[in-house]
Order: sequence, then structure tokens, then C-alpha cells
Amino acid sequence: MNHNLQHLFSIAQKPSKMGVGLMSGTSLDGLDIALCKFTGNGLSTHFELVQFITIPYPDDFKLQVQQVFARRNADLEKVTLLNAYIGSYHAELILQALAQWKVDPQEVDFIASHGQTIYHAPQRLHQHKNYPNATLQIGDGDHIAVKTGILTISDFRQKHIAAGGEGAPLALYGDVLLGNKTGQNRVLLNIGGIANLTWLPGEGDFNRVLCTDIGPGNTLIDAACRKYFNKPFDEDSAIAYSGQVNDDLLTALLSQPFFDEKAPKTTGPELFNLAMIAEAQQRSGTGQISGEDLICTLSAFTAASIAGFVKENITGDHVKIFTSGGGARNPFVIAELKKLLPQAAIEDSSLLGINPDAKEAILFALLGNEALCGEPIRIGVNPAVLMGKFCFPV
Ligand SMILES: Nc1ncnc2c1ncn2[C@@H]1O[C@H](COP(=O)(O)OP(=O)(O)OP(=O)(O)O)[C@@H](O)[C@H]1O
Ligand SMILES: CC(=O)N[C@H]1[C@@H]2OC[C@@H](O2)[C@@H](O)[C@@H]1O[C@H](C)C(=O)O
Repeated sequence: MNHNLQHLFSIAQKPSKMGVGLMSGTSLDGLDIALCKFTGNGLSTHFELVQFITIPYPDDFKLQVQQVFARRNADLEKVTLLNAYIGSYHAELILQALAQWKVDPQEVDFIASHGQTIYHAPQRLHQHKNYPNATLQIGDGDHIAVKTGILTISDFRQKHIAAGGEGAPLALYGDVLLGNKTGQNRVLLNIGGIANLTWLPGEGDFNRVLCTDIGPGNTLIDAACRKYFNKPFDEDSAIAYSGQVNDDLLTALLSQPFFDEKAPKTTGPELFNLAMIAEAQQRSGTGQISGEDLICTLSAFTAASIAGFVKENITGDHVKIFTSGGGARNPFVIAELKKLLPQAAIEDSSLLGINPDAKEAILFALLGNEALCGEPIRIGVNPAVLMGKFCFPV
């Protein structure tokens, strides 16, 4: 027998596993690395976050990825080179993190890698009737496996699409396994580049669980900060608080047809980008507003689109919203959300024992654990599949 398969078999049977989950999100701020210990699987999963780090990406790396990221026209050679480079670079960062934590790579049973999304094209975006939903994550898993010597599970989104989904949000599976509690109406809201949520009604009926992208999280705020202030993001909302919301622009932004589409749905910076802001400014005659007012309005837009979605789709008493992602650290966005949703209790996900910065990296570790020893779970209309491709070190 191929000894990789033997090794795989023995890992899958271990009662407790150490897994590294990796997330490199649309914000391109850095690589999130979560070292997790798992026992069990499915609804009996127990996990412990043993270590977590975000290793910031150097500016040059961000510039390289931005040349192809969410662009309809990109240099194919660059995409090909980045696919190999990112795999190898992520492996280097994992080894660096393990060394810092004094963890021998041999103690790690598996790595679960999201890769870097460079284009997300559900049918609603590409509109080609003969083509399916599609998405592309690069940073090849074989490079990670060979360089670290650790079994790597990668490319999680393709199975979801093959089984009828849009390839996202995969948060659904982790949120149901780790965040579901009978008797509590819960929303798990992740504000990353794109905002998404999972609605977990307290009666525990999986047919009523809803997980969907909502719209922009930080992506527009970050893009405008880069363009007008040469800053990667609006730290602690300093710029937003120095400006004023422009109501005309806010109304124009909120009239984007994506918000009228039925959930579950997915999106990305392919739609929510500087061109979309320019179009809304033109339509509302607000092209001359200051950079401060623009950032303030975009921050209000993030909060208003999330609140609008919650009001329309989430029913029930005593709804608790648990936030995560970098946007949970944006005080302006969170204060607006609290203003717009006075009935909801809004806290961050640490109250559930889930580190809000690590949540997505934990998700991929958990999906890796499921790929090794889980069973597909049926949750409403969502694909009941186990995801991820196995990449062997030798
Ligand atoms: N102190 C802060 N003040 C304001 N915004 C912040 C702060 N810290 C982080 N952010 C925002 O969070 C972003 C990073 O968020 P996160 O790491 O969750 O995104 P991501 O994982 O790349 O996104 P996605 O989930 O869409 O893939 C930053 O780019 C910034 O906009
Ligand atoms: C295609 C893609 O990379 N989508 C990301 C992105 O970032 C947030 C949102 O858009 C979400 O749908 C998804 O990531 C998380 C981890 C998810 O699949 O749940």
C-alpha cells in the first residue's frame, strides 16, 4: 500500500488530532495560523485553540497579489507563479510559527489550508448561463505538504460548488458545529473583507439555519483608505470619526441590486470595489466629498447593510449577535450596528470561547478534521459534503 495512505488511515483513526488551520482572507492583511487540538467530529467536536498568530504580509507581497486579485484581466504567468509561491511561502510561515511555539512539525497531524482567493465568480456575478458557479484559491497544497512534511488538506471550496453551492460561506459548517445552542437565538457575524453571518435559531432546527454573505465588511473602507490616505485600513475608525455620513451617497450605495437578491448568496471585491463606489458617487452627485466623509459613509454603509439584512431575515426574541473578524475591531462600524439594532445583544465571539481573530483559521482546521474523520451533515439547502483535497508530503 502507498505508505501515504497508511499514514492517512492512522491519522484519521486517532482519537485526538493536532491540526493547523490557515486563512488568508480578502483583506490581504496577513496569514492567520491556528494550531488546534480536536477530539471527536461533527456535532461532538471538541476543540481547543492551542496557539494562534496572524503573520502580517509584507507590502511587496500584497502588491504582487493585488496585481491579480479580483481582476478580470490578469497576467496568467503571474497567477501561475503566485500559485506555487504562495504555497511555498505559507509553508515557510507555518514552520516559523511552529518554531516560535516550540512545536515540532511531527506533532502536527494535518494542515488545512484555505489558500488565497484571487477570483470569486458565482453565476450571479459572471452571468454566463452555460458556466457554473466558480471560485479560485491559489497557494498550492502540495508545496505546503512537501515543505513542512505535514499532510495538507486544501482547496476546500471546489467540492461545495460541485455539490451545488457557491463555494462559500463555509463558515456555516463551523458555526453549526461550534456555535449552535438549543434555546438561544444566535447570529455569528464575521466582518472580514466581506461580511457574512450564520443564523442559528434556538429551536435547533437545521432546516432554518441560514448562512450567507451580506455585503462589504472592510473591503471598501480599506480600498478607500489605500487610495485617499495611503493607509491599509482605518485604524480604530480614526478617519471615520473625523468625517460625516453623506446620506445621499449612503442611499446610493444601499441601492446595489445584490442586496435584493435572496440569501444564501456570496460576493467579493469583484463587485464591492472602488469602481462600485465611483458609480454610486456619480449617481448621487457626491463625487466631491472629502476623503474623511467618504470613509465615514463607507463605514456606515457596512453597518447599515448588515443591520438591514438582520432586520429583514432574522426573526425571534433575544437574538444574540457574536462578532468576529477584523471589522469587529472597527469601533465606528460596531457602534453604528448597535444603534441600528437596539434590540440585539452584540458581543464578540470570545463569549462563545472562539477567538474572534482566529475564527476563520479555526474553521479550516475544523473542516480538515471533518475531511479526515467526519460524515457529511445536512443543514438546510446547503451541500452536505466533506471538503478538501489531500496533499501528501512525499
Ligand atoms: N483596529 C482596527 N480598526 C479598524 N479596523 C480594523 C482594525 N483591526 C482590523 N481592522 C479591519 O479588519 C481587516 C482585517 O480583517 P480580517 O482579517 O477579518 O479580514 P479577512 O480575513 O482578510 O477577510 P475575509 O473574511 O473577507 O476573507 C483590516 O483590513 C481592517 O479593515
Ligand atoms: C470566496 C471567498 O474566499 N470568500 C470568503 C470571503 O471572506 C468572507 C466571505 O467572503 C466568505 O464568504 C468567504 O470566507 C469565509 C471563510 C467562508 O467561506 O465562510
